Amino acid sequence: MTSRAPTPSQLPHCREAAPAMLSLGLDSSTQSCSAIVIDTETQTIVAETSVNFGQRLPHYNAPSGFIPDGAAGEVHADPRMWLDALELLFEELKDQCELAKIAAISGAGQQHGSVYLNDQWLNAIDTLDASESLSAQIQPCLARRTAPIWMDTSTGAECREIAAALGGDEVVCAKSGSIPIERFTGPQIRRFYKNDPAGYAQTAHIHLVSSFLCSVLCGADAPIDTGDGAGMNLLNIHTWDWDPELLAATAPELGKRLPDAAPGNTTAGQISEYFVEKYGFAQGTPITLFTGDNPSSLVGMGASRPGKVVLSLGTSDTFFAAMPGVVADPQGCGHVFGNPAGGSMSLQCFVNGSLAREAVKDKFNYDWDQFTAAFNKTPVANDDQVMLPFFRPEISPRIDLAAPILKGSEAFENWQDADAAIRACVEGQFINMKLRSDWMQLQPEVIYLTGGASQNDAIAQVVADIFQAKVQRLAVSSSVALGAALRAASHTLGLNLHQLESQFCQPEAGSTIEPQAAIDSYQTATANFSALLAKS
Ligand SMILES: Nc1ncnc2c1ncn2[C@@H]1O[C@H](COP(=O)(O)OP(=O)(O)O)[C@@H](O)[C@H]1O
Ligand SMILES: O=C(CO)[C@@H](O)[C@H](O)COP(=O)(O)O
Repeated sequence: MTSRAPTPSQLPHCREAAPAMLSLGLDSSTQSCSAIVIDTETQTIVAETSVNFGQRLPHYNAPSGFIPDGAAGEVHADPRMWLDALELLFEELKDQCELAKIAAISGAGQQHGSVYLNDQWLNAIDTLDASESLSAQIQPCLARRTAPIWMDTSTGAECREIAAALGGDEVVCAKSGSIPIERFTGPQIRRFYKNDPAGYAQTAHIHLVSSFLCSVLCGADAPIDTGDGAGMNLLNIHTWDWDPELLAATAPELGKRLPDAAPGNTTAGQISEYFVEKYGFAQGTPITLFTGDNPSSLVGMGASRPGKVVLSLGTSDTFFAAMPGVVADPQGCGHVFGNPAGGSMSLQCFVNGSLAREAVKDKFNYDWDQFTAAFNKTPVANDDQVMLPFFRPEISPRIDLAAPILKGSEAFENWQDADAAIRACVEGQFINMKLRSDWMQLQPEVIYLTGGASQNDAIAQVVADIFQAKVQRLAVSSSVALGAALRAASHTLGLNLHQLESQFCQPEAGSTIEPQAAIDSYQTATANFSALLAKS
C-alpha cells in the first residue's frame, strides 16, 4: 500500500531510541512490495519503504504488477519479480534500520495467487547461497513459470465442474465460505492440472503468495494460514482445515502438494541463514505465518474485533469487517475468510478498483490533480447520470466481458465530458459497492479507508456521501504491512494484539471527512444504476 506515514527522519526518537522490541511487517501486494518496522516500546515507526514492481523491475514487463494481455482471461505474474523486489526492499531497509535488532517478523501477500514448485524446492530454500540472488536460485524450482493471480478469470469451466462434483454452488459456499470463484486457487489448480498434466505431475508443492514468501524467509515449507487459505475454495471454514471433498473435486493427489493449514498465530520457523548473512538479520529471528493482504489490513486498521468497517482502495477495492459469527453472502459474490485475530471476516472484492479509475483518468490524459479537480466542477450524483464502471470482468456483481469495454449510460458513451465521466465512474463504483455489501448487514457510522487511492479526498468524499458515514484514514497508511508487524509483535513478543492496534492504528489528525450530500442525493442515481445493470 502507498505510504503516507511520517518518514523515519520525521519521527522523534526513531533511530536514537533503544530498539529492543522491533517488529517487521512485509506486504507483497499486486503492484508493490512494502515493509514497515515498528518499535513496540516507543510506539514509533522505525523504518518504512516500498518497491513498486512496474517502476523498479521494468524488465518483467508488468507495469501494474501483472503480465498484461493474457489469453482467455489469464492474468499471471512472475514469482521471480516478487523475490527481486524483496531483495531491493531489504537493501533499502537496512539503510534505515539495523536489521539485527528486529525481534519479530511476519508478512502478507496479495490473496489467491499460487506458485507451483517442483521437488527441488525444499532443498533450494534450505541451502540458499548469499552470494547469488533469490530469483536465480529459486527459478529452477518453478514447475510453472508464472503464477496466476487474483485478477485471473480463466477458470469458469473449472468452477462449474467443482460445483457439480460437490452438489452445487451452495454446498461449496457452505463448506468454503465462497461459491467456486474464478480467481480462487482451487479452480486455478484444477485448470493447470487439466491443461498441463505434465506440469502438474512435476509440481510437488503449491503455495499462495503469502506462504511462498514466508517459506523463502524461513528456508522451509511454511503452512498456509486460515485467513489466506479461505480464499482457495479448498479450506473448510468450520474445521479450518483442508476439506477432503473439495480437494478431491479439484485435482488428484492435491492434499500432498499443499502445506498444512494453520491459524495465523503460528510460528513458521526462524529466518534462514541467507538473510542473516546477506542483510544482517539476527540468527534465530522467529517468523510468524504470513496471511493475505486483506486479513492483514484488518489488523493494521485496528479492526480485528467486530465493529469497524474497512474499505481498501488498493489495486482492487475491498470492503470488509471482522464478524461475530460466520456470515456468508446469499448471492454468492462475497467471501468468508479467517480473521488473523481469531474468528472470521466477511469481504466483498471489486476487481474494477484503481485500474478502472486509472483507465478513465488516462483516457483524458489527466493526472491525479486534474482527476480530483473534476469533482469540484460537477454536481453530486452527476444529474443522476450513471456509469457501469466495468473495464474488465467483475465479480461484484458477476460481469463477464468478452472484451474489456466500458459500459455506461448514453451520456458517457461518446466520452465527451471528461469531468462528468470521472465523477460517474467513481460514483458508479461506490453505488455498486453499497448495493453489493448490503448482505453483511453493516450500517457503519465510520468507514476506515486505506490503500493507494484512499489519499484522494475527492474519492473519500464520494464514499462518505454514498454511504452517509464519516470516513477516516489512519496516521500509518501502509495498513497491510502494519498489520503484519502487529501480528508478529503480538505472537513473538507476547504483546496484546488489541492493545497494539489501539497504540498504532490511530486516525490521522484532521483526516475525517463528513458526509456533505443530503441523505437522498443518490436515490435516483442508485435506481438508474440498478436499471442499467439489469439491462446489461
Ligand atoms: N492520488 C490518487 N488518487 C486516486 N488513486 C490513486 C492516487 N494515487 C495512487 N492511486 C492508486 O493507488 C493504486 C495502488 O494502490 P496500492 O494500495 O499501492 O495497491 P496494491 O496494494 O494493490 O499494490 C494505483 O493503482 C493508483 O491508481
Ligand atoms: O482478490 C482479492 C481479495 O479477494 C484482492 O483484494 C487481492 O487480495 C489483491 O489485493 P490488492 O493488491 O488490491 O490490495
